[in-house]
Amino acid sequence: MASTFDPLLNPSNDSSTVINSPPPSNLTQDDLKRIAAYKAVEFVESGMVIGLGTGSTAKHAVDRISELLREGKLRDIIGIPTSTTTHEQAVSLGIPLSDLDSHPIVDLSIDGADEVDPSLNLVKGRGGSLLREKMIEGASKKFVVIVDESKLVKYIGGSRLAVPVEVVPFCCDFTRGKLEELFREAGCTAKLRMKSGGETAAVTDNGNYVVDLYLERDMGDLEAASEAILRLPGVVEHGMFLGIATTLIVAGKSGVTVRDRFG
Ligand SMILES: O=C(CO)[C@H](O)[C@H](O)COP(=O)(O)O
Repeated sequence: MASTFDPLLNPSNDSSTVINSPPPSNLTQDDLKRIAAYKAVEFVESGMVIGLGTGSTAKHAVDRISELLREGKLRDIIGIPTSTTTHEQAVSLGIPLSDLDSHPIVDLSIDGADEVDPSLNLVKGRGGSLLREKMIEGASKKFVVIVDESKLVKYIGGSRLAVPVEVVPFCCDFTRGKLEELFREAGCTAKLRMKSGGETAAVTDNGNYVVDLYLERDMGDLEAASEAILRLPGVVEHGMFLGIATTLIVAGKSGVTVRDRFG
């Protein structure tokens, strides 16, 4: 495992870092996710177009936005969901929705992440929604990432946990092999993601498959790795989000930090 850094104990020298008073110590991981999500929703203003993330952390943010709409504390919000799951959640909560075709510029996106490094580079997509997330969050003026402290790493992609890559179904084993070859020196094993039960490939919202890269060592220059992956025919997108997040909110047992990338 890549070692973790702890901005709660060792905040970066960003002037924007805010440390709130520590929450009670008996909080669960889900409580921490909710705390980070609620803090992020403080950035939402009436009239905004909001990218709605996917996963157990982002779900809390969507719940909170709908609560504030119901209470009349927010008005005229338009949500752009990053997955069919979030679309269904938002519809069930009565949040008005649209898409990037109608709103190519998103005011603010809020989403979780699987890994976050000190430069706010992310691994996303272990929940499988990386393509829509990258399209919507990449089109956002502000992208707030919300995590509990377990997601913080020194290097993304070196944790032996998956770096997901969305690939077309056509000859996916060929593409899987090419990806494994690309990162052979980093000790890469590339695996086609299967549905629970393990018989058939998991299918993304876009009708594609996911190849998970498991690396024994970090992949070195992330921009070079990103470009090499995207050059492979058969690859649609990967789950490394480099230079996209603008703000990070981390909830941990010792408090909450809010940090701007350009702080
Ligand atoms: O990228 C994602 C889905 O594609 C999620 O944001 C990521 O997997 C984090 O999920 P969770 O908040 O459930 O830990």
